[in-house]
Amino acid sequence: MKFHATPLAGLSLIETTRVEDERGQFSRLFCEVECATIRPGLHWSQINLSRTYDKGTVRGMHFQYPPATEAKLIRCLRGRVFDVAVDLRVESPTYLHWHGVELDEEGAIQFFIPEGFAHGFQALTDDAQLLYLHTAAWNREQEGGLRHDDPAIAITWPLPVTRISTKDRQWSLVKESRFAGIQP
Ligand SMILES: Cc1cn([C@H]2C[C@H](O)[C@@H](COP(=O)(O)OP(=O)(O)O[C@H]3O[C@H](C)C(=O)[C@H](O)[C@H]3O)O2)c(=O)[nH]c1=O
Repeated sequence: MKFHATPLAGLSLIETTRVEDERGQFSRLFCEVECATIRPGLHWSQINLSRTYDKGTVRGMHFQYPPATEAKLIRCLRGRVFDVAVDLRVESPTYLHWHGVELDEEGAIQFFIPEGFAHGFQALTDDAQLLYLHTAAWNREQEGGLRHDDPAIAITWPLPVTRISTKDRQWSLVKESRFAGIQP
Protein backbone atom coordinates (compact mmCIF):
# COMPACT_ATOMS: atom_id res chain seq x y z
CA MET A 1 0.00 0.00 0.00
CA LYS A 2 1.13 3.55 -0.70
CA PHE A 3 -0.12 6.61 1.14
CA HIS A 4 -0.62 10.04 -0.36
CA ALA A 5 -1.20 13.22 1.63
CA THR A 6 -3.79 15.80 0.63
CA PRO A 7 -3.86 19.53 1.42
CA LEU A 8 -5.93 18.72 4.56
CA ALA A 9 -3.77 17.29 7.38
CA GLY A 10 -4.56 13.64 8.11
CA LEU A 11 -6.85 13.22 5.10
CA SER A 12 -5.07 10.59 3.00
CA LEU A 13 -5.35 8.57 -0.18
CA ILE A 14 -4.50 4.88 0.19
CA GLU A 15 -3.19 3.34 -3.01
CA THR A 16 -3.77 -0.41 -3.01
CA THR A 17 -2.03 -2.97 -5.18
CA ARG A 18 -3.98 -5.39 -7.38
CA VAL A 19 -2.46 -8.78 -8.11
CA GLU A 20 -3.79 -10.30 -11.32
CA ASP A 21 -3.36 -13.74 -12.81
CA GLU A 22 -5.29 -15.96 -15.18
CA ARG A 23 -7.92 -16.63 -12.45
CA GLY A 24 -8.65 -12.96 -11.79
CA GLN A 25 -7.60 -10.25 -9.33
CA PHE A 26 -6.73 -9.90 -5.62
CA SER A 27 -6.36 -6.63 -3.67
CA ARG A 28 -5.64 -5.99 0.00
CA LEU A 29 -7.99 -3.20 1.13
CA PHE A 30 -6.70 -2.76 4.69
CA CYS A 31 -3.69 -3.82 6.78
CA GLU A 32 -3.25 -2.60 10.36
CA VAL A 33 0.55 -2.82 10.12
CA GLU A 34 0.88 -1.01 6.80
CA CYS A 35 -1.76 1.60 7.69
CA ALA A 36 0.11 2.45 10.90
CA THR A 37 1.88 4.91 8.57
CA ILE A 38 -1.23 7.08 8.63
CA ARG A 39 -2.92 5.88 11.82
CA PRO A 40 -1.36 3.49 14.37
CA GLY A 41 -3.75 0.90 15.81
CA LEU A 42 -6.53 1.47 13.28
CA HIS A 43 -9.51 -0.78 14.04
CA TRP A 44 -13.04 -0.82 12.63
CA SER A 45 -16.34 -0.88 14.54
CA GLN A 46 -18.76 -0.90 11.62
CA ILE A 47 -18.62 -1.69 7.91
CA ASN A 48 -21.37 -0.37 5.62
CA LEU A 49 -22.27 -0.84 1.97
CA SER A 50 -23.95 2.00 0.11
CA ARG A 51 -25.61 1.53 -3.30
CA THR A 52 -26.76 4.60 -5.22
CA TYR A 53 -29.02 3.95 -8.20
CA ASP A 54 -28.79 7.16 -10.21
CA LYS A 55 -25.92 9.23 -11.60
CA GLY A 56 -25.92 12.74 -10.13
CA THR A 57 -27.24 11.69 -6.70
CA VAL A 58 -25.49 13.25 -3.69
CA ARG A 59 -25.33 11.68 -0.21
CA GLY A 60 -24.02 13.92 2.58
CA MET A 61 -22.48 15.89 4.07
CA HIS A 62 -22.44 13.76 7.21
CA PHE A 63 -20.38 13.60 10.39
CA GLN A 64 -20.81 12.48 13.98
CA TYR A 65 -20.43 14.67 17.07
CA PRO A 66 -18.28 13.58 20.02
CA PRO A 67 -18.18 11.06 21.59
CA ALA A 68 -19.15 9.26 18.37
CA THR A 69 -16.63 10.95 16.06
CA GLU A 70 -15.28 8.45 13.55
CA ALA A 71 -12.58 7.90 11.01
CA LYS A 72 -13.66 6.28 7.73
CA LEU A 73 -12.07 4.33 4.95
CA ILE A 74 -14.01 4.50 1.69
CA ARG A 75 -13.61 2.09 -1.24
CA CYS A 76 -15.61 2.18 -4.46
CA LEU A 77 -16.80 -1.31 -5.44
CA ARG A 78 -18.86 -0.42 -8.50
CA GLY A 79 -19.18 2.55 -10.81
CA ARG A 80 -17.52 5.89 -10.10
CA VAL A 81 -18.08 8.61 -7.46
CA PHE A 82 -16.71 12.04 -6.58
CA ASP A 83 -15.92 11.63 -2.88
CA VAL A 84 -15.57 14.73 -0.69
CA ALA A 85 -14.32 15.37 2.83
CA VAL A 86 -14.73 18.73 4.63
CA ASP A 87 -12.43 19.73 7.50
CA LEU A 88 -14.62 20.54 10.53
CA ARG A 89 -11.87 20.35 13.15
CA VAL A 90 -12.07 23.26 15.58
CA GLU A 91 -9.02 25.55 15.18
CA SER A 92 -7.81 23.70 12.08
CA PRO A 93 -6.02 26.07 9.68
CA THR A 94 -8.04 24.39 6.91
CA TYR A 95 -11.41 24.62 8.74
CA LEU A 96 -14.28 24.32 6.22
CA HIS A 97 -11.85 23.57 3.41
CA TRP A 98 -12.84 20.56 1.29
CA HIS A 99 -10.97 18.03 -0.79
CA GLY A 100 -12.50 15.72 -3.39
CA VAL A 101 -11.25 12.63 -5.17
CA GLU A 102 -12.71 10.39 -7.86
CA LEU A 103 -13.02 6.77 -6.71
CA ASP A 104 -13.99 3.99 -9.09
CA GLU A 105 -14.28 0.21 -9.25
CA GLU A 106 -11.22 -0.14 -11.44
CA GLY A 107 -9.05 2.23 -9.44
CA ALA A 108 -6.63 1.37 -6.69
CA ILE A 109 -7.35 4.52 -4.67
CA GLN A 110 -9.21 4.52 -1.32
CA PHE A 111 -10.00 7.54 0.84
CA PHE A 112 -9.00 7.67 4.54
CA ILE A 113 -11.00 10.35 6.35
CA PRO A 114 -9.94 11.06 9.95
CA GLU A 115 -12.27 12.12 12.78
CA GLY A 116 -13.47 15.68 12.51
CA PHE A 117 -14.45 15.66 8.84
CA ALA A 118 -17.81 15.68 7.11
CA HIS A 119 -18.14 13.18 4.26
CA GLY A 120 -20.30 13.04 1.19
CA PHE A 121 -20.19 11.96 -2.43
CA GLN A 122 -21.84 12.33 -5.81
CA ALA A 123 -22.48 9.26 -7.99
CA LEU A 124 -20.86 9.82 -11.39
CA THR A 125 -22.42 6.64 -12.79
CA ASP A 126 -25.64 4.73 -12.21
CA ASP A 127 -25.44 1.96 -9.60
CA ALA A 128 -22.42 3.35 -7.72
CA GLN A 129 -21.51 1.18 -4.73
CA LEU A 130 -19.23 2.17 -1.84
CA LEU A 131 -17.78 0.10 1.01
CA TYR A 132 -17.32 2.15 4.23
CA LEU A 133 -15.20 1.12 7.21
CA HIS A 134 -15.94 3.16 10.37
CA THR A 135 -13.95 3.37 13.61
CA ALA A 136 -17.13 4.10 15.60
CA ALA A 137 -20.66 2.75 15.44
CA TRP A 138 -23.26 5.04 13.89
CA ASN A 139 -25.30 6.93 16.51
CA ARG A 140 -28.46 8.66 15.32
CA GLU A 141 -28.37 11.09 18.26
CA GLN A 142 -24.80 12.14 17.49
CA GLU A 143 -25.30 12.50 13.73
CA GLY A 144 -24.72 15.92 12.21
CA GLY A 145 -24.75 17.25 8.70
CA LEU A 146 -23.99 20.21 6.51
CA ARG A 147 -25.55 21.21 3.21
CA HIS A 148 -23.87 19.90 0.08
CA ASP A 149 -24.45 23.34 -1.47
CA ASP A 150 -23.40 25.49 1.49
CA PRO A 151 -21.74 28.63 0.07
CA ALA A 152 -19.46 28.74 3.13
CA ILE A 153 -17.89 25.47 1.90
CA ALA A 154 -18.48 25.91 -1.86
CA ILE A 155 -17.99 22.31 -2.97
CA THR A 156 -17.70 22.02 -6.75
CA TRP A 157 -19.77 18.95 -7.70
CA PRO A 158 -18.90 17.53 -11.15
CA LEU A 159 -22.52 16.96 -12.24
CA PRO A 160 -25.84 18.72 -11.66
CA VAL A 161 -27.32 17.27 -8.43
CA THR A 162 -30.24 15.09 -9.50
CA ARG A 163 -31.31 13.45 -6.24
CA ILE A 164 -30.70 14.12 -2.53
CA SER A 165 -32.56 12.94 0.58
CA THR A 166 -34.99 15.22 2.41
CA LYS A 167 -32.76 14.90 5.45
CA ASP A 168 -29.73 16.11 3.50
CA ARG A 169 -31.70 18.94 1.91
CA GLN A 170 -32.71 20.26 5.36
CA TRP A 171 -29.32 20.65 7.09
CA SER A 172 -28.59 24.21 8.30
CA LEU A 173 -26.18 26.48 6.49
CA VAL A 174 -22.99 27.23 8.46
CA LYS A 175 -23.63 30.98 8.36
CA GLU A 176 -27.21 30.59 9.64
CA SER A 177 -26.43 28.15 12.41
CA ARG A 178 -24.23 28.24 15.52
CA PHE A 179 -22.02 25.53 14.05
CA ALA A 180 -18.40 26.22 15.00
CA GLY A 181 -16.68 22.96 14.15
CA ILE A 182 -16.18 19.78 16.15
CA GLN A 183 -13.50 18.43 18.46
CA PRO A 184 -12.16 15.43 16.47
C1 LIG B 1 -25.09 5.64 8.39
C2 LIG B 1 -26.11 4.65 8.88
C3 LIG B 1 -27.45 4.77 8.56
N1 LIG B 1 -28.32 3.86 9.05
C4 LIG B 1 -29.72 3.96 8.66
C5 LIG B 1 -30.37 5.31 8.85
C6 LIG B 1 -31.34 5.39 7.70
O1 LIG B 1 -32.54 4.77 8.07
C7 LIG B 1 -30.69 4.57 6.61
C8 LIG B 1 -29.96 5.43 5.60
O2 LIG B 1 -29.19 6.35 6.32
P1 LIG B 1 -28.67 7.65 5.62
O3 LIG B 1 -29.79 8.25 4.80
O4 LIG B 1 -28.01 8.51 6.66
O5 LIG B 1 -27.59 7.04 4.63
P2 LIG B 1 -26.55 7.92 3.77
O6 LIG B 1 -27.17 9.20 3.35
O7 LIG B 1 -26.02 6.99 2.77
O8 LIG B 1 -25.41 8.27 4.80
C9 LIG B 1 -24.13 7.67 4.74
O9 LIG B 1 -23.46 8.28 3.68
C10 LIG B 1 -22.71 9.42 4.03
C11 LIG B 1 -22.08 9.97 2.77
C12 LIG B 1 -21.71 9.05 5.07
O10 LIG B 1 -20.53 9.41 5.04
C13 LIG B 1 -22.18 8.30 6.21
O11 LIG B 1 -21.30 7.23 6.49
C14 LIG B 1 -23.54 7.77 6.13
O12 LIG B 1 -24.25 8.69 6.87
O13 LIG B 1 -29.75 3.71 7.27
C15 LIG B 1 -27.95 2.82 9.86
O14 LIG B 1 -28.78 2.00 10.30
N2 LIG B 1 -26.63 2.70 10.19
C16 LIG B 1 -25.70 3.57 9.74
O15 LIG B 1 -24.50 3.41 10.06
